[in-house]
Amino acid sequence: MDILETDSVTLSYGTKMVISGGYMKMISGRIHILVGRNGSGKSSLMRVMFGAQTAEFSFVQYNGKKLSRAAYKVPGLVRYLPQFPFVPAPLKAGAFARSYDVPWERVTACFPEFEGKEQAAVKSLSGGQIRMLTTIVLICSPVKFVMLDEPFTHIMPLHIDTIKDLIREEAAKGKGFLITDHMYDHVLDLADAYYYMEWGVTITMNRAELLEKDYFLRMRCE
Ligand SMILES: Nc1ncnc2c1ncn2[C@@H]1O[C@H](COP(=O)(O)OP(=O)(O)OP(=O)(O)O)[C@@H](O)[C@H]1O
Repeated sequence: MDILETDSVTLSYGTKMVISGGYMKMISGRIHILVGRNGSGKSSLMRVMFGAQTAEFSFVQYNGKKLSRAAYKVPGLVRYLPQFPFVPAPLKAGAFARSYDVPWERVTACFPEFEGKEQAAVKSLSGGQIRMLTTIVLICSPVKFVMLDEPFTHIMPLHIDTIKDLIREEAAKGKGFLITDHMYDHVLDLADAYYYMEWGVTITMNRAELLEKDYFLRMRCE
């Protein structure tokens, strides 16, 4: 079993303290969900854990050993799907997949709509296609852990099922996932482990406690 965790995260933007007790533990083969109101600090916590955001204080451990560099710089450790598009527009779709060590055949097997688009520049794809491409590639990338920031928002319902099946398939092979999304039905459907973020603090909960805590989550399940 592999474990990637961060603890004691303190993060401010200017004078605004956003995280004051940030904690997250990801375990291989499990799907962890992180939920909470808009602006509660979920994306910020992911970015700190990934190493893309510097915090006043944080430490990240892999299998009990403190990382001496950003997690994303450790080969084969972790990927992070941000909410915003990040693929350079002139890059070809196939080249983008290969840059994450994902063969194009794997992409088309997951999503046949991409057949024949290996040489297409990313900028020629629609916004929805670019989001599908990046999400599929990051999920399939051969790393230990994958963090997904709103993978279901702005995705067609039919394609959401494709993404969920892929996450389950990769988790069954041993990959650990951390997912945040406001499409609560889908994250709850996938979850093995539950985290709630409020007032800059991460709280570990079981499913019943989470539903009790959050009215909007409860509404989706009743
Ligand atoms: N680069 C930044 N500079 C200044 N403030 C920021 C920055 N990034 C985030 N914030 C603020 O920090 C707070 C937490 O933002 P964050 O995006 O981490 O929350 P979130 O829980 O992921 O929100 P959402 O669910 O809406 O995605 C918000 O008030 C946001 O406006």
